[in-house]
Amino acid sequence: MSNYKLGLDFAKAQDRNDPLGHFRDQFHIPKDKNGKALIYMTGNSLGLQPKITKDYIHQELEDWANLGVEGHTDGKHPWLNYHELLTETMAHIVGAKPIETIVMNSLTVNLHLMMVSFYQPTKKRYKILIEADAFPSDKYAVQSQLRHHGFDDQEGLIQWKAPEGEELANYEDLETLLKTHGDEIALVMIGGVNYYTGQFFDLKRIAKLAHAYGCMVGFDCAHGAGNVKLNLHDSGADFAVWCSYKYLNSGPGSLAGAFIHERHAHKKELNRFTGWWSHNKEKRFKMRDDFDQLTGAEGWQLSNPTILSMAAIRASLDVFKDAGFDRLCEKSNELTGYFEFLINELNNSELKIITPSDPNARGCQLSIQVKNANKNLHKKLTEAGVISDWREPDVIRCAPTPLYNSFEDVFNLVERLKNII
Ligand SMILES: Cc1ncc(COP(=O)(O)O)c(C=O)c1O
Ligand SMILES: Nc1ccccc1C(=O)C[C@H](N)C(=O)O
Repeated sequence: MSNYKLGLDFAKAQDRNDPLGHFRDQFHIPKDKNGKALIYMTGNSLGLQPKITKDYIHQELEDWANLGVEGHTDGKHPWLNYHELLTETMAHIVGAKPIETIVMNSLTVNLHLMMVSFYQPTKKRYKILIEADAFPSDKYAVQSQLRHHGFDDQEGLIQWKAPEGEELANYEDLETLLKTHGDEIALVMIGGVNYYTGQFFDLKRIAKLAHAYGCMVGFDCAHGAGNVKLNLHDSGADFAVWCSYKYLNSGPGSLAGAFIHERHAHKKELNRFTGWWSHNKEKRFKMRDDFDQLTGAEGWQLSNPTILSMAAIRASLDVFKDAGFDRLCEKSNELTGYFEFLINELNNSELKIITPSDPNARGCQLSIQVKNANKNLHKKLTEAGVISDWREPDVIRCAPTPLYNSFEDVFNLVERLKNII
C-alpha cells in the first residue's frame, strides 16, 4: 500500500507513474456545457463508453447491411456463435471456467432463470435468505418466486440484517440465521458486492456455510463483475448472475452474464426453462429433431442473442484483456485507498465512510454517509462537476474505476467536496 500524501502534486505524480494511466484516453469522458471533462464517479451504475465500441458495433451493422441473414454464417464474426467470442474473457474476469459462463438476457431475467433451476422449494424447505438491503430488483425477484411457488412473500423471506445502528452485515449473524432456520431455507441469494455499502462479501465463506445447511447458493454480482476478483468457481456457489453495463462498460441495458457451477454442467434432469438456443447447437437447424440439452452454462440460453449488444461487450472485454484484470485490481486498490485517505483527512463529522476499510472486503466504491441525510450536498457536488450518485436514505456513492479514473480525479473530487462543506 502506498504512503499517500496530501496535495495535487502527489496525485499528478501517481498518474505519471501509473502503467494503466493511458487507458483513460481510450474512453469517452462526459463533459460539462463548456466542454470541460466531468469527474465521473458512477462506473458502478453505468460504465463509460470505450472509443472502440462504435467500430465493433459498426462492423455488425455493416455485415447486416451487406449480408442480411447470411451474416449469421458469413459475417466477419458469424452471429450464430458470436457469444463464444465473449466466453473466455468473461469467464476469466469472474473467475469461472468457460463451461460455467454465458452471456445472455438481462440481469433480473437471468436471476429468475437461475431460480427456476436452483430454487426448488419443498413444503418444509422453501424459504429464501437474502441480505436485508439487497438491491430492490433482487428482493422483488425472490419475493415473486416465493409467490410463484405458492408461498407467502414475507414469511418465506429471511433477511440478513446489519446489527442495530450498524451498516455492515456480519457473518456471525448469518451463521445464527442458518443455525436457526437452515433446514427451512431452500436458497441463499446474496449480492456479492452490496450496491449500497460497497461491502464485498466472502463468497466462499457464505457458500460453504449455506451448503453445510443443505441450501442452494447464488450471488448477484452486478457490483462485482469487472470490479473485484469474484473467483466464482472456487467460491463453490451454485450460480451467479451479473450485468455488463456497470464496471464492464458495455452500454445501457446491455446483455448480462450467468455462472452455473461445473458440478451442474451435465445435469440434464435439472429443472429449467428451455428454448431453441438451449438445444444442441450442432443440430439446431435440423428443425424437426427432439430437444437435446446443451451441456454447461450455454444450456441455459433460450433465444438467439442481441448481437449489437454483444459487439459492445466484445469491445469492452478487449480493453480489459489489454489492461489485464490483475493489474486493474491492483490499481483499483491504490486509487480507492487514496480516496479513503483524502476523505479521512477531511476529518469532517458530517461524513462517514460506511464501506469496509479492508481492501479485501470492498471494490472501488466508497459509500459516504451524510449526516442528517443532507441531499443538498450531493446536489452541490453535481453542480461542481462531479457525477456521483445519491442512494436513499443518506449515502453518496463514488466509484473511482481503474480504467478511466485518475488520481487527479480523486483529488479534485475531494477538493470540491471540501469546498462545499
Ligand atoms: C444488484 C443489482 N441487481 C439488479 C439490478 C437491476 O438489474 P437489471 O439489469 O435487471 O435492470 C441492479 C442494477 O440495476 C443491481 O445493482
Ligand atoms: N441500470 C440502471 C438504469 C437506470 C438507473 C440506474 C441503473 C442502475 O444500474 C442502478 C444501479 N444498479 C445501482 O446500484 O444503483
